Amino acid sequence: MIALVAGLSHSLLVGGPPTRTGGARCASSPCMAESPRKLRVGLVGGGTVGGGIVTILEGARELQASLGVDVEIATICVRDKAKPRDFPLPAGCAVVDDVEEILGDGSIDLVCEVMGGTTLAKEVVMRSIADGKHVVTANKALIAAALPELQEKLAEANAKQVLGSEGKFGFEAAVCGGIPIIHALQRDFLGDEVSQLSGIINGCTNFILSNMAQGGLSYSDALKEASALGYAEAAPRRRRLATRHPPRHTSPPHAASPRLLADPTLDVGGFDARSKLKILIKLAFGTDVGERVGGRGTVKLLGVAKRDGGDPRAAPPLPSLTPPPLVFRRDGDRLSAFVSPCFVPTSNTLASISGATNAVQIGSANLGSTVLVGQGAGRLPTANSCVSDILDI
Ligand SMILES: NC(=O)C1=CN([C@@H]2O[C@H](COP(=O)(O)OP(=O)(O)OC[C@H]3O[C@@H](n4cnc5c(N)ncnc54)[C@H](OP(=O)(O)O)[C@@H]3O)[C@@H](O)[C@H]2O)C=CC1
Ligand SMILES: N[C@@H](CC=O)C(=O)O
Repeated sequence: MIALVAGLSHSLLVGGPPTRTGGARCASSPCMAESPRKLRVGLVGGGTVGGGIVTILEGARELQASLGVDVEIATICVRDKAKPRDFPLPAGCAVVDDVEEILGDGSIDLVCEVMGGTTLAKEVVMRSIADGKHVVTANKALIAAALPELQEKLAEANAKQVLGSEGKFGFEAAVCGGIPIIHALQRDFLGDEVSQLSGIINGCTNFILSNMAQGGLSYSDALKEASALGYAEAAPRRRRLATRHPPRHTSPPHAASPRLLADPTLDVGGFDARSKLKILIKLAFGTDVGERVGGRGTVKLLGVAKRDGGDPRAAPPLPSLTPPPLVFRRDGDRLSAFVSPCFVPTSNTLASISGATNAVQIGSANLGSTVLVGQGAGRLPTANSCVSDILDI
């Protein structure tokens, strides 16, 4: 079994951000308010994840009522208004192609950014926070690149209390799609000391590798299927879809340009997993690591797509007694982190994680080993995390 694995180990105490409150569906009185609180949402992005958010929210009217909230998706901003959508548009919802129609709309309470990229998306998130709007995003590239800046902007806006109440910022979907790993690190491990994180945190590459190993698919067929299922990241249209001779990037391709086809470079190159790992390191240890390859203070990176054509079957089989690849030596305060395909012995939990499923193993002082497993990519799992953040506002 081979899997794209991301791991790190560290011996410092967690210094994560403040906890968020609320969250679980509740049956207590605040949720049973007589008239539901209206939440007007501006959705920036109506693709794989955006469509899932609309689908889940529109199908959850009763749940919303039980929570005392009425979410109205007022506006959806997309790149191409004329493109047919593969989800039903909510009644009265405007579809626009200019983000100003959301950013400049003072009646919108919450902006949900699911367009991707780190330029326009950053502007959308920063401005929305500054204007006192709540913000939810699934954008790991942005969170990895700018979390401290975004949190600073949030603190600044909340200090001014633009709307008279605290703005909230949720990004649960940014790591491992549907698995609640962000909330777990923000809330549930606050009293613990995390010493190690490891696991499979990119659904696209795990889908490719397991379909090659178990389904007998070729690398390019598995990759095409992963793209068609919405697992692959968007990347510039000028890049080729297949990566038989993949690019030798030392930094991720600029992901803000429009795409016609999903280009999995961010996935198979390991960049997406590295962004997620960077976010997890920040939450677990309060430490910022760089995203350049090599050198101190960076995450070592080896993608699935290698110069051998990206076919992991080209590698020689390892003996069955190969130790788990995620054993780290502690070395004082040093943190070591890497993203790499690894052979995993069949006795290891990670060996049974196939398809777009992700798994994160958290090693900590009080709990020992905790494993979170679930769908790490795709429409509904990812949208579910966004919806949970929206309903948590
Ligand atoms: N897919 C997944 O499994 C997961 C995705 N994510 C993250 O979620 C985000 C969205 O991903 P996903 O839904 O897959 O991406 P898609 O490419 O499917 O959707 C992107 C959407 O954004 C719109 N868009 C793109 N550029 C612009 C622009 N300049 N102005 C207005 N609208 C624009 C597109 O419009 P149009 O439809 O007209 O082209 C499209 O509706 C990304 O940050 C991704 O990393 C996170 C976890 C899992
Ligand atoms: N491309 C990503 C999508 C979710 O984060 C993945 O495959 O994991």
